[in-house]
This record gives sequence, structure tokens and C-alpha cells, in this order.
Amino acid sequence: MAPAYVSTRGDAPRLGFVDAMLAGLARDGGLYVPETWPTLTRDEIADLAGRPYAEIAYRVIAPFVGDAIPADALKRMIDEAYGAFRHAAVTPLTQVGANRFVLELFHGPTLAFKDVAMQLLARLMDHALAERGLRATIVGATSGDTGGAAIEAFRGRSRLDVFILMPDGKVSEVQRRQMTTVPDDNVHAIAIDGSFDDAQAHVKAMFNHHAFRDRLALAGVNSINWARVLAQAVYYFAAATALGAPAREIDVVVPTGNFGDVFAGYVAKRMGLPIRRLVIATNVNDILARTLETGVYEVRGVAPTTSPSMDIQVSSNFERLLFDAVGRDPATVRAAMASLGQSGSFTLPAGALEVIRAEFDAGRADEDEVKATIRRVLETSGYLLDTHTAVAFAVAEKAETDPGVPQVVLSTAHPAKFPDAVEAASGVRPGLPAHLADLLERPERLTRLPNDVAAIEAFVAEHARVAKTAAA
Ligand SMILES: Cc1ncc(COP(=O)(O)O)c(C=O)c1O
Ligand SMILES: N[C@@H](CCOP(=O)(O)O)C(=O)O
Repeated sequence: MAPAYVSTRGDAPRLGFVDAMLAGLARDGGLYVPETWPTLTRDEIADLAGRPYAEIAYRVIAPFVGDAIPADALKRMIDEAYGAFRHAAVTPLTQVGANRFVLELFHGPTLAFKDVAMQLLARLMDHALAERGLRATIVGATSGDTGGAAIEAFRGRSRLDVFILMPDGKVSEVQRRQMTTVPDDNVHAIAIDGSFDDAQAHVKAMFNHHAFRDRLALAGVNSINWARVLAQAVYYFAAATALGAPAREIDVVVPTGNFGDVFAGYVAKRMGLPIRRLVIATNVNDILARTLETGVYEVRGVAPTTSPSMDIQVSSNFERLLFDAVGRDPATVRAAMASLGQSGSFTLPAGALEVIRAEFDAGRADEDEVKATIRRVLETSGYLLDTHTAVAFAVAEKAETDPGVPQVVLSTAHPAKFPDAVEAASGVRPGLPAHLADLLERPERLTRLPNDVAAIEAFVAEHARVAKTAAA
């Protein structure tokens, strides 16, 4: 029996898997989480070792879906999603150091870990809308990678229009072009004069504007969407079982911004995967590292770095962890989020910090460390890291370790997405793979809008086909 999904703020309808996926943000402004955690037994986990990625994905995802989607349809969508990856293992592990492994999550079409979930999410949403004879309007925020992965996965889908908000001038050229060079007319790349945090706040505001949300049939593809996080939990199982789980634990070090990826590791752990430590790695935009040090979650100004996708201050999914850390008490989460909205900070309630520290560590890497790490790892191991992975690698080197526990560093992007920063650090300019070789010559299409939710809503309403269908 699959779980129902409940909001972290306790005041939204309890939904099944498909409705929670299509809803995106809960109607009370919270995030959907499963009411209970499905688990896999030790034997079931052991049996994942050596299986194809798509099969592992089915076994991890199916308990959360139940009979909401027929098993053969779910299997077919998973097979299709991962059939398009450029590596047979989908998310291969590479050993870089005596007991350290890099989990390469960038073999999908847009060279970032977002493809792993987005390729499946697009198929699941399309399937659900087709079953119900509906259309939807996706609004998403990106600091660089979610947008490209969403646009690639949803382009040309007749039931969906995609509007992606990016911070103008703050993503890499490759990232921007992945969003602006797609000719399909259901795709709208929008640059706002603001930060990723502003973009994410606008997306949440559109969801919280219920009349607009309902008229446009809004859907979300950020990690707001539970199905995104769920699909990311799979690669933790693939990596851990390849390294000996359940007989052997692993540590994971996760480059973190919006807290979706590391929360997916937490989900895997709740399901029974033996993960010893979940290590949150941040760049100098270190709200999460500070929170684990002080117990105060406090937003400060965002500083631009060479790992722009992690230039985030308001880490959306921390709310999901907070919900668990306070014993799933929605009133406490509501109070914390109200304080965040009013004063830009909240203090973790008594006991919550200890609960979090029992499973998570955190560290930060500054720009000099990132540069030095890229150079050193190339020199010593012949392995070229991207800047986001380098943040995690630098934190991994400083983390507390156990010699009997392999340490897995998540590699979230291909270095060719950030060629200038990687070349400046290493002297090597990484090239794009063949399918993107002419990316820099393709014509671009980008709409610039003010940093104002009313202007964004007006643009979405004017261009979304669902609004025109409703008006007709
Ligand atoms: C390349 C890259 N690494 C790491 C992250 C951080 O992941 P999360 O937001 O899930 O914490 C992002 C953005 O989300 C990213 O694009
Ligand atoms: N780093 C992300 C920010 C959005 O994160 P998401 O996981 O919530 O979609 C990006 O690259 O856009």
C-alpha cells in the first residue's frame, strides 16, 4: 500500500501520488511528503546490486506510487527515461582516491544531475495529464540547471507549457543557451532582474495565488515537486549497493543549494539504505552550514561564485527536513516559515538541531579552495571536476571519515557547463559533447522581465495555452 502525501504545513488536502505530483506546492504553501516512509528490507536492498539502473529505479520508486500508475506503464516510462543517458550505467561511480568515489550524475542530455529526475518526471506528468484529458502550465525557477533540464524534458509536449525564471546574467553561458536555444513554442525562458531566491519566491507566490494557480493549472518541476526528490533517491541505492550495501555503509557528500539532492539521500536512508553520514557541502552561500553550526537559519545576501547553481540562500527543501526534525508537527513548521517570511530567519526549535546533527554534517568551501581542488585533483588523479563537484570534493577532504566506510562525492554537473571557471582553475578547457557541439552558434530566444511577480503572472497568463483554452 503506497503512502498518502501530506503537507509540511498541515493545512492542505492529503493526496495520492499523482495528485501530489501534479499539485507541486501544497495549497497551504508547504511541501508534500509521504505520510509514512516505505522501506526495503536488507534482502531487497542486497538484491539491487548489479542490476540495471532502470530496474533499481523501479524497485525504489514503485512503493511510493502503488497502484496510482499501472506497473507496466511505470516500468516503460522508467526504461525510456534512462535509455537516453550517454552512459550504460546511467550514474557511474569512479574511484578518485583510496576510499573516495565520485558518483557521476551528469550523463543525461543537459549534463547535470537534474536530468535524472526530470527525464522521468516529464513522462510521469504527461502520462497523468493524458489519462485525465488535462493540460498544465509549468512555472519553475532556476539557478542554471533545473531550467535546462526541464526545458529539454518537456519541450514539444502538447499538454504542457513551460515557463522558466532565471536570474539575469548569473548563470553560465552554456546554461543560459541550453534554455534559450530550444525552438519549441511551448518553452519560455525568462530572465528576471534578481536572484534565484527571488525567482523561487515568485514561483511560490504564483502557487499561493490560488485564483491564478487554478486558472492556469499550474504545475511545478522544481524540487518543490515530491516526484523530483523521489527520483533522485534512486542513485543513492545504485551507488551504495555497488559499494557493498547493505553489508557496508557509505558516507555521501552532496553539493547543496536548494537541499533537494541531499534530502533525496535522507529519503534513501529512511527507506533503509545504510548511509552513515549525509554531508551537506556549500559554497560561500553557506546558510545550511551556518544552520548546522548555530541552530539559526538566517538568510543573508547572496554572493556570486563560480558554482552559480548553488548561489542560493533560501533552501526550499530544508522545510521537509525540519518537518521530520520537529516530530512532524506542522504548527512548528508554520511558525518557523512565518518567522522566515517576516524577519529572514528562524531558530530551530529545541531538540531539532540535535536530530539533524545525528544524521547530517555540513561544511563550506570558498572560491580559493574550489580552484585549488580542481587543479589538485586533476594533477593527482587525472580527473576533471566541475566547480559544484569541487565544492563537495573540498568539503569531503575536510569531513570526518571512517576508514571502513567508502565516501561518495556526488558530481552534479559536467565541467563543460562551466568552461571558463574550470579552465581558470586547471588550464584545461573542457569541451561540450557532440550533441551540444554547436550550442554557442544556435539562435537564442529570451524574454526579460522585471523582478516583479505581477509582471511575471501577466506574461504567463498571456502565453499559456491552457489560459486560452479556458477563455475560448
Ligand atoms: C550543478 C548543481 N550542483 C548542486 C546543486 C544543488 O542541488 P540542490 O539544490 O538539490 O541542493 C545544483 C542545483 O540545484 C546544481 O545545479
Ligand atoms: N540549482 C538549481 C536550483 C533549483 O533547484 P531545484 O532542485 O529545486 O529545482 C538549478 O540549477 O536551477
